[in-house]
Amino acid sequence: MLTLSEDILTKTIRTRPDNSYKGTYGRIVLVGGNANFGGAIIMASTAAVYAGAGLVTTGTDTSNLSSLHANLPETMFVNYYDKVKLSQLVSDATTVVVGPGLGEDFHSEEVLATVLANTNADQTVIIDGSAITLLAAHKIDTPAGNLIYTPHEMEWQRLSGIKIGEQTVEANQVVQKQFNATIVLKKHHSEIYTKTDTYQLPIGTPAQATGGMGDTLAGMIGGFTAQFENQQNAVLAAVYTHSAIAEELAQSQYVVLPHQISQALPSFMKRYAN
Ligand SMILES: NC(=O)C1=CN([C@@H]2O[C@H](COP(=O)(O)OP(=O)(O)OC[C@H]3O[C@@H](n4cnc5c(N)ncnc54)[C@H](O)[C@@H]3O)[C@@H](O)[C@H]2O)[C@@H](O)CC1
Ligand SMILES: Nc1ncnc2c1ncn2[C@@H]1O[C@H](COP(=O)(O)OP(=O)(O)O)[C@@H](O)[C@H]1O
Ligand SMILES: [Mg+2]
Repeated sequence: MLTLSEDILTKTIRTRPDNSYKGTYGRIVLVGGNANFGGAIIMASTAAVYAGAGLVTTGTDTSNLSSLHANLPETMFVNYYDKVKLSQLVSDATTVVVGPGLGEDFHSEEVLATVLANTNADQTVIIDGSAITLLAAHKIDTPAGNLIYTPHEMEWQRLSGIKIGEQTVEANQVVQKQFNATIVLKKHHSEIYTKTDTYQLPIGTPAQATGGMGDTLAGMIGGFTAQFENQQNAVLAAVYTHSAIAEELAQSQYVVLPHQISQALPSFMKRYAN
């Protein structure tokens, strides 16, 4: 197993060309946030915007609209029950994030099926939170394309069938190959299973153990893959950045709040851009 290091940041984070515009940095759609878990998709969308994604749209329950825009006026909104609009948005996107706070009921399942049915092989699709739990429990076709699953250990148990105590690197690699996808297995010192290599994140702190921390990571992976060309490095750099910022904040804070990671992103990324 390789150890992920700070080098991945300078390898990935690029100085922006003068002659670029919002379209240069990806069109990302984030779908999730039912009436109970609106905060999850707001945190994911915030992370995508602050990571620098060019054009961001949030597909969520209409009850989340005013808090979404009060927190994040940069994002656009679609009612995720509007199948026609959601399908169009997803098929026009470069990058899709689905699952933060989506929930697990029949309506959540319908939204997930609509999203996955409209993705295509040219896109990067990040599958997080409830979307992973739903895929483990129901037969929903997964699309072609560059798929990135971001389970915590229990979500990985549900999806892979490997019990938490038995999630060895070897066992995880076997299932990763069957999925033909990237797996970001989140825990203390997360593991990233790409199509070619396995990495361990050597940093990270229990100050990150707070609800919404993974929703934020999903949005960051979306923001990084939307704008940086090498998709594998973009995932690795997002995972590293997430915990590197948390460690910096944890030097003077007992707990790090997910939205603080997002707020720190623009200045942190500027330090590594080249
Ligand atoms: N403010 C919000 O709206 C929030 C919404 N959330 C959403 O809530 C939905 C359910 O996600 P949850 O993860 O809370 O619930 P889950 O039921 O999917 O997972 C939690 C269960 O997994 C177990 N577990 C074992 N190892 C773990 C590990 N390494 N990390 C985390 N849990 C581990 C826990 O003990 C618990 O029983 C997701 O869609 C998520 O995005 C959460 O992110 C919390 C914040
Ligand atoms: N003790 C810890 N050390 C390092 N990282 C942690 C720790 N606890 C949680 N994290 C990180 O916080 C995130 C939690 O993700 P997740 O469980 O999906 O949260 P949520 O769904 O509430 O947003 C992961 O990136 C995980 O690696
Ligand atoms: Mg989560």
